[in-house]
Amino acid sequence: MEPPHTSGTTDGAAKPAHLDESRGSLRILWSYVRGMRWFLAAMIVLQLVADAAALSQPLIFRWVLDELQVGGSLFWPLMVLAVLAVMGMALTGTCTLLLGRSALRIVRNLRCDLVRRVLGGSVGTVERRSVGDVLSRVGTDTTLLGSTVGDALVRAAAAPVVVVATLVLMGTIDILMLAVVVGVLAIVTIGEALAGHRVRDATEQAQVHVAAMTSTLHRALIAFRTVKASGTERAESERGGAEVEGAFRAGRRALRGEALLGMLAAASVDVTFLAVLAVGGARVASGDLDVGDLVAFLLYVAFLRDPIETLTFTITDFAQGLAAVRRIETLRSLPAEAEELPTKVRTTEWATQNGPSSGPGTEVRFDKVWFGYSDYPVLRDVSFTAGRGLTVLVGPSGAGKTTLLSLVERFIEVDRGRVLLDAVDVRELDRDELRRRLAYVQQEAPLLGETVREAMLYGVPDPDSADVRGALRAVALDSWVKSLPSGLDTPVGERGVAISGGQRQRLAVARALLRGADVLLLDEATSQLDAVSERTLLDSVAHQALSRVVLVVTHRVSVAAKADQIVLLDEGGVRAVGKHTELLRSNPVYRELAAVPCRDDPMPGTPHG
Ligand SMILES: Nc1ncnc2c1ncn2[C@@H]1O[C@H](COP(=O)(O)OP(=O)(O)OP(=O)(O)O)[C@@H](O)[C@H]1O
Repeated sequence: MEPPHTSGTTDGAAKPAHLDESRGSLRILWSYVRGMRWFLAAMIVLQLVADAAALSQPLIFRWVLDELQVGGSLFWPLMVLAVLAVMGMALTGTCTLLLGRSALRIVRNLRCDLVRRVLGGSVGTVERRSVGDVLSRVGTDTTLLGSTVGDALVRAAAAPVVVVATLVLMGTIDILMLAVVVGVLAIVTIGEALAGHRVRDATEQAQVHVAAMTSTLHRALIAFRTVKASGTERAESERGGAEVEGAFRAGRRALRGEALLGMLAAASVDVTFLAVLAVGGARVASGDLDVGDLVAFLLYVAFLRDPIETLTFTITDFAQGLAAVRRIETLRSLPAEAEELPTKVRTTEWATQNGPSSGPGTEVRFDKVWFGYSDYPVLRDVSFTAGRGLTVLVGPSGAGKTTLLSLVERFIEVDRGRVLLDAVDVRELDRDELRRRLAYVQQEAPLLGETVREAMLYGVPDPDSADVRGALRAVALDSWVKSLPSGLDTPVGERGVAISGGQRQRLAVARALLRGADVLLLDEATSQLDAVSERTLLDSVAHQALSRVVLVVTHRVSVAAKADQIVLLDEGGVRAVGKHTELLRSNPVYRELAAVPCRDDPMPGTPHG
């Protein structure tokens, strides 16, 4: 199943919004099941055959009554009844199994598609979404959708046909009684339509509250220590609790509506039964109708209960399913990274103007770069070149350092100017190829993997064991790994060894080294180490990566002492480029940054040898 992208409604503006919304959702739902329409049609036919078998029962009862009245044999009527019962059972079981499997398949395909789309989105778009909300859409909403597209869909499609067929059969027995039935059903249907609308709204609201509760809890769990240390457990619980309460209230409203629907569904049959009995009884008494016909008619009335209840209660299933469709679709319509950030530049003018590069990994160049998030300008006319060796980016918080690294990775793209890797605009390069040439360690250095080895080799193709040992030595984790119960294969996380922030960052840097990339981008990747360890580690990285560009963002100016080049960013612009001692002498902002050391900075503001 590969449902095409559908983005809601395009109908006229004069219609009520919820109608347009429902139609849009139905269209999307149809796009999910279109691939299996023939299968669904076959299932509806099977369901109708099962219903027809049940529908024929009143006729057989009338046959039984006729036979009893004339003293005939009941063998054949009973045989036919038994065959119909077995057939109904087999058909129902088969439909449930096949439909359940197809619903599971739809949910599986949809989840795979959602995961692919979320992970295939751009950093800017995906990181803007709440993680908890995304998870609830991929998990809960797809499950809700699954319960709509299987059995419920087929039963709901078959039910109106069954109702109409039953009414037609009733009409063949007596038109007057049929008029009574239609009258009662029409009144009840209006009531059900009103109550159904209430159920739909409340059900959708409950889903929204559950998603918000998931988001709140997820955020609190990510910042669990901060929550504990700030003593805000109660506030967070209340925030989540407010959503739980909202879901509860909406659930209660939906339940009241459902109860009303249930009552109406039951009453519709019972009231019809009474009315038919009254009218039919009078007609039997006047000799216009025989008893067998009245009994058959009453059995049809009783038979109506099932399709009417099906139609009534699938309203709730559908309300949930359609609300889920809308929530799922907003994820499915996330633009792919390549759509959002297409290759815009098709020239190699820089290369032609400036001559060929002197080999891979020689330089990253920012050429008159301008960038802003929405309308908010962050980088203004930034130009500098990071050649082989260690370039350190320093500057006050919010100066745009992380933004610069994001531009190299093409998480975002320049508004004006260019970022060039070895004289080629990064927008010209194939994105996968570009990222293969880069190694990036983000600020939080999260670990992905079940064991130390997996975490360290995440995204590293074909690691060589000598290189692994070298990288471990470079980040000074070799003796730690030896001390672990199963060395590199020691599990990490919940059931394994606990890893400190510094060890996590060291592992992340080792991973970056092992990627064999031309350019290393470290975004405060060593901030959790003490200043001496941080400097030692960066020296070691720079040594390991002699022939590569190492671009490091740090707040600790003392770390920059040995850098080949320091770039000072302030308010989105390059304020100075030079070596540590030069900048200390010539730049007051740099001096100021150097004079406000981190707590454990050993030599604030002084050049290091
Ligand atoms: N995704 C985003 N959407 C909107 N604004 C953003 C986004 N990311 C960063 N910014 C803004 O851009 C500016 C530069 O952010 P950036 O993270 O590049 O600064 P920085 O120099 O790395 O800061 P720090 O040293 O504090 O990490 C900041 O004002 C920040 O609020």
